Amino acid sequence: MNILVVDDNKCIRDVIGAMVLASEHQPIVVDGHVAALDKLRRLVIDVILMDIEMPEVDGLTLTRMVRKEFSQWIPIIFLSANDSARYLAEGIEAGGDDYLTKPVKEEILNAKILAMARIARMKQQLDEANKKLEMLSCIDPLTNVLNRRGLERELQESWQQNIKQRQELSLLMLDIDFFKAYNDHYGHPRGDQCLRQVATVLTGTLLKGEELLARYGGEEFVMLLPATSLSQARSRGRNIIAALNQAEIVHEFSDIAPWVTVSIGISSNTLGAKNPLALIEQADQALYQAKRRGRMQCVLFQKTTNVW
Ligand SMILES: Nc1nc2c(ncn2[C@@H]2O[C@H](COP(=O)(O)OP(=O)(O)OP(=O)(O)O)[C@@H](O)[C@H]2O)c(=O)[nH]1
Repeated sequence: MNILVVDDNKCIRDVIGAMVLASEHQPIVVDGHVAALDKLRRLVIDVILMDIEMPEVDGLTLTRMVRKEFSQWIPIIFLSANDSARYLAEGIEAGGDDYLTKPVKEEILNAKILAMARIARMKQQLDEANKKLEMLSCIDPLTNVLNRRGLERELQESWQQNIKQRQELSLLMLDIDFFKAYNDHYGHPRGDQCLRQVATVLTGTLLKGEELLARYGGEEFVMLLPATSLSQARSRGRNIIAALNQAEIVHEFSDIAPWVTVSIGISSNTLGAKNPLALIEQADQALYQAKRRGRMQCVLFQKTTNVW
């Protein structure tokens, strides 16, 4: 493990450094806050051994600085010649985790380092598990693309970014045509299989890394196209219709084609939507029009789209 030793006294740095080395860890010794923060920014540090009384910035202040700057928890053990209860309490209050009085015994130091590292490892595992759970909660288990929750999160981010970069953000809402008839005739399991196949075809039409597909609900998908103009989005919509025609996912009970087709509503942040949800709402209105006009087609949102 990499153990950062922060102490203004060279003699103590050398002694503690030697103890850390003897315990088969890697000591990284520094004499104050500037060097300590620099090492923390550049290296992976597993435990910090922190002197309290230091000129310029003391150990308590430096601990607060570390806790503020670094989101990942690194155990901090204070080393001080002062063993007063008030000092210990202040140290813990500042964000430290343990306290050792100097002179330090090698066995005790080693045991404390191991105990802290064990807690840090457990916390890291917990953080990773949480991250995984968070990711899973944004994925649709049937099709493996983002679910509605994941879409809303990504859309919020894309929306902000595209405004900042003054780029057009287009959104396609796609709905499988006559899917009730598909389910009714082929059964729900084949309906599920069809949703997976459609998701695969749609994913295959994504071009750039920041583009994404989500299953918005039921047989509805949303495709988010950052840095894509409305006319580009329309041609992407047409490509999707062509890709599904090519995939020929048999649907004998559709009124418009012998295979599965989609209708598409398209909106963009240039059409007056004030927020991400309005962008979805506009695409939904355009989708409604695409259905009304006969399905298997793309319709762009127009302010008059919903007036008839
Ligand atoms: N197999 C399966 N079916 C689903 C799922 N979610 C929704 N559906 C079905 O999707 C169908 C949607 O039907 P409708 O909303 O009437 O739409 P439609 O028949 O596609 O008609 P149009 O959209 O007007 O072309 C319903 O039969 C739902 O049961 C799912 O997860 N799996």
